[in-house]
Amino acid sequence: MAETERPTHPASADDAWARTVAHASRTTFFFDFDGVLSPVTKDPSVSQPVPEVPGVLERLAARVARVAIVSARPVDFLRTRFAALEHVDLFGLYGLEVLHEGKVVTTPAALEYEEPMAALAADARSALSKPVFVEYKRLSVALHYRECPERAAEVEQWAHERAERDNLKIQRGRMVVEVKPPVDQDKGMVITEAVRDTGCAWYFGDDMSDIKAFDALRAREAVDPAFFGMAIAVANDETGAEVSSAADLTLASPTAVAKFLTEGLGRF
Ligand SMILES: O=P(O)(O)OC[C@H]1O[C@H](O[C@H]2O[C@H](CO)[C@@H](O)[C@H](O)[C@H]2O)[C@H](O)[C@@H](O)[C@@H]1O
Repeated sequence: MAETERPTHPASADDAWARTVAHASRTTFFFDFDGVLSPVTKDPSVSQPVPEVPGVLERLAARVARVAIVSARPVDFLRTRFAALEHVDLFGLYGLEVLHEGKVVTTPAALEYEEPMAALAADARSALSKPVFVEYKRLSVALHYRECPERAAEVEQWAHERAERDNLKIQRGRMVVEVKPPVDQDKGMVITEAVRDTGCAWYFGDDMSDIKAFDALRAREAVDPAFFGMAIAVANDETGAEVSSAADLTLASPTAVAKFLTEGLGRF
């Protein structure tokens, strides 16, 4: 468990599940995608959820008020991975996109960045030779150095200079630096808004951007002691202890997440 003092918080996963089952109709489960539902791959375009995940999420959605994936990937990418899911909500690009009634709705303030981001991606491809991988995501660009970690400083420097020049934002992640629009939106803000009328929420994350989502659960608990938030980290050695130490519980891998949820479903 995290060392943060949380006197009202249950001490174990058993307690957390018991509380969740008791408040199922007011509970939301949130999941990050990469590293949480899907194992890390060298090529970001080939990552897939572990086979058990889609079924488990759909079964969970039948038991609780809401299940949602909150990712830095575009919604259109997530849809290709979860095409069969009917009851799982999708937030993409850190919440700049949300799937609503079958359509991708984009935060209006971000729309003007579509063209600048396409230009940025083209410039990055010219400036940063392979194996740096430039992932263009319509409203942001991720610069991956997983295949050449020794070039992290070069990639980071290019991203920071470009962000400064064009007044854009930077988000660091696992072997990646991302350039984003200067629009006030992150996973923490998604969770803050989404848990407003809930009694209980779980968030599963593995990366720096997920810590803001954990913080949103803590903040909600601070103003409403009846609210119960459970922050679950999925272990990796790339973020050091940063994500795990901010969580209530750490699971070993996306496969362990699927197993943990399957066991939890047996308690309803
Ligand atoms: O919020 P997420 O859904 O976790 O997205 C975070 C980033 O995930 C992807 O990159 C990460 O996963 C890749 C595939 O396993 C891996 O190759 C890469 O090193 C990781 O950083 C995605 O490609 C990025 O756009 C997301 O920002």
